[in-house]
Amino acid sequence: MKISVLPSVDELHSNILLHKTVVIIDVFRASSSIVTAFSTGAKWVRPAETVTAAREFSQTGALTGGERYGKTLEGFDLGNSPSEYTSDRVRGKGIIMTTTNGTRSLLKATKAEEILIGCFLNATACAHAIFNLHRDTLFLCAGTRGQFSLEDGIAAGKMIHQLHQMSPSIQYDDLSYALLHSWLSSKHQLREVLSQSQSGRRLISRGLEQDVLDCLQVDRYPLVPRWQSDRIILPSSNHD
Ligand SMILES: O=C(O)[C@H](CS(=O)(=O)O)OP(=O)(O)O
Repeated sequence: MKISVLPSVDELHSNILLHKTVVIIDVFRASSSIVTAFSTGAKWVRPAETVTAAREFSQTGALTGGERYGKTLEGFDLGNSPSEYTSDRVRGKGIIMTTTNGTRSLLKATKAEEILIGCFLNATACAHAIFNLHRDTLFLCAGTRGQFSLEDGIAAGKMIHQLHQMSPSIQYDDLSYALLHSWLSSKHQLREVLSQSQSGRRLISRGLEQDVLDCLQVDRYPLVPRWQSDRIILPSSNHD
């Protein structure tokens, strides 16, 4: 198995996706909100590229969630904070979601063999799912507005470290190796390190420090949402 990392979605060319498992990592905040939504019982999440498309899709009765450049969207049911995706709001419901970086990454990755949603909240479960798929794997760090985001890279580094422990013969590119070591050197002070990342600072300056803390809880949920047809679902193997 070969592991590689793409530092931001803008560097993605669809030919590198073929036959691979792709893990979409957008720690702040789309991946974390999606994983949280499934932990509280959402039925599916369908990504929409634009706000207009999200409004159109939602006419089927689904909830709408997301943001643009960190701001909530008029008329949407939910924003992009994990804490909004509570059981009383999302249980049993479908959600149409559009965000600045995360859902765009997802929609650009659909040629991959398998697409998983990963973040700190489900990192160990995600590493096991990757391992069990036995395919070359690309960690697609969504980044922020075309730039690499440290929190996405360190979450990838945690999963890469676990994969390395599961099978030392797995091959890595240099960025994977660098991120593995970033994880090892920051894992005991994740909050301090990642509240200083560009996106961490931006969220905190907008009064969203709780989102930063919520997104940095490691292994809170043992579940791995996956892409199927045109939406993200929770495969039955994740249910009790
Ligand atoms: O809502 C977020 O955290 C970001 C918005 S941005 O980075 O401020 O543009 O969106 P996401 O798609 O979750 O990275």
